[in-house]
Amino acid sequence: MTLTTGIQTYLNYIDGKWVPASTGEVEASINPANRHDVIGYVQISGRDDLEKAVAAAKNALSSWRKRSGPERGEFLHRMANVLERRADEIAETMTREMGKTLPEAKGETARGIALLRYYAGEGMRKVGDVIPSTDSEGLMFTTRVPLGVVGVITPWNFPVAIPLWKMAPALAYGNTVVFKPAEETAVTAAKLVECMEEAGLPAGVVNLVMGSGPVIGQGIVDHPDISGITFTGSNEVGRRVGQRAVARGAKFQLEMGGKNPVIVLEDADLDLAVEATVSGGLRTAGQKCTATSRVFVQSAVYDPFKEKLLSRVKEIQVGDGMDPRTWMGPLVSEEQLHRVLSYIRKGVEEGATLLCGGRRLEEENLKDGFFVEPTVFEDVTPEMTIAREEIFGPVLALIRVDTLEEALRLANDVPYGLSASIFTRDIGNMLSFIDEMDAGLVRVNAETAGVELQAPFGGMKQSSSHSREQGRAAIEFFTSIKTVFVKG
Ligand SMILES: NC(=O)C1=CN([C@@H]2O[C@H](COP(=O)(O)OP(=O)(O)OC[C@H]3O[C@@H](n4cnc5c(N)ncnc54)[C@H](O)[C@@H]3O)[C@@H](O)[C@H]2O)C=CC1
Ligand SMILES: O=C(O)CCC(=O)C(=O)O
Repeated sequence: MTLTTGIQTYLNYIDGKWVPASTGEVEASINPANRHDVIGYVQISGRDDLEKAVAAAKNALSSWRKRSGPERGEFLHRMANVLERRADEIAETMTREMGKTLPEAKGETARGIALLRYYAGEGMRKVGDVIPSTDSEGLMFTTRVPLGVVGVITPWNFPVAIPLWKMAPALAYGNTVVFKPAEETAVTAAKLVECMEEAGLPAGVVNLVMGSGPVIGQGIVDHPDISGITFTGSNEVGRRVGQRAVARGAKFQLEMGGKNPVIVLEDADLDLAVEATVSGGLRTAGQKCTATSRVFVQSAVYDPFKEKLLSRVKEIQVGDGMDPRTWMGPLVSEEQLHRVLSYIRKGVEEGATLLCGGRRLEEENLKDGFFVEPTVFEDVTPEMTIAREEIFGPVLALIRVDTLEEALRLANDVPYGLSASIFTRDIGNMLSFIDEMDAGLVRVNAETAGVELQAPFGGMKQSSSHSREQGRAAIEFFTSIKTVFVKG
């Protein structure tokens, strides 16, 4: 492609060096708020580049895993300090590259710093237990060892937090990493890796390979020297990653989609429920796996809830995420824009009533971006496509219910089970919801999105591979248990 001068080209980071892809090919990473704004050129790598990255990670493994936990933690502390120093610059890059608003990007960067500090501390926590042996002279205990080289495949919607909640524990527990970020956010990924380099991470411990899913992602999944693959993204790709990993006996962890419900009961604080539905469903333009998508409202409060919701949604200011007046930015790409618009069309065709939004925004200042109006449907029935499939856009479906039982039955009637919320003041209703809702994350009087890094995160049913990320749960994926018996 023709390169515009003055725009930086970002390279792969392999074995401690910034190197161009062996293919000689690059692509432009563009601003979804204005397609003419090129954030940087990024590498389209080939299998040769991946081979080099895996070899570097394999080579770095023995010395990295031999370091003590506190020593590895010290590197993570230093990375956190560098990221903190560069936080504004990296948040701005994130906003320009994937569209979320600057306050959201700053919040995510702060989350990244906290993740690094949390896992830095992990280096000092216990890794095993002493278990009584039947042999009175024997000592039996468990310890944990790293998996080896770990492949980290990430999406574009949380370009700092997701890579860090995978890489920080991978490193803390002694693994080395080959990191393949989403093509859409490769510049943000390169800046994250720059922070690791600046923090003095030894060569080969983290290797960045930019490129396509079918070439680099698939190459990671199939590589015999990669012992574990951690993936976040679509169900379609995730399922394939899991099947290929099983076929060669590699460990894998998948975090995929959601179709997350909110249940609003007649005793709910309606203002709180509206605010949480808007925030959970429409922030980051609905591009979160935890985003609210279906809203079940008890008949007695359906009309007042709907009116309050619509008046709040109509106030939303859509625009460039760098503009301080903007509440909701664009969708990440033209492909994602068309995908979301086609779901909206399907909703109308299948008989749902469009209450507001539904159009691409093409005013003078928005026409070069991928903006869609925040959209609310009603008369949505459980078999409609918009009630079943993950849209990954700013689209809410209102569904009227008579009872909590009906709401729970419908809320559970999808293949996903990531997060879910209820709004009620009744403890009995709360407890029924906590018990009966099939979701990895159940939240009472709080929005469906916004996970906390110190707690386990993951879904039920087709939302995940039934594993959990973050918090102490991460140790289960990134290490193997060894049971040791010693007799003098
Ligand atoms: N659960 C979540 O957090 C996310 C869900 N999605 C869902 O996926 C839809 C499509 O978004 P995409 O970015 O296309 O998701 P995707 O699943 O294609 O991409 C996620 C990551 O997987 C990589 N990848 C793609 N094909 C691969 C393969 N064959 N082997 C290994 N890695 C591969 C991609 O390059 C990217 O790094 C969205 O509309 C949304 O519904 C997307 C991003 C995040
Ligand atoms: O809601 C959050 O904070 C995290 C969402 C997430 O993990 C995702 O969208 O992939």
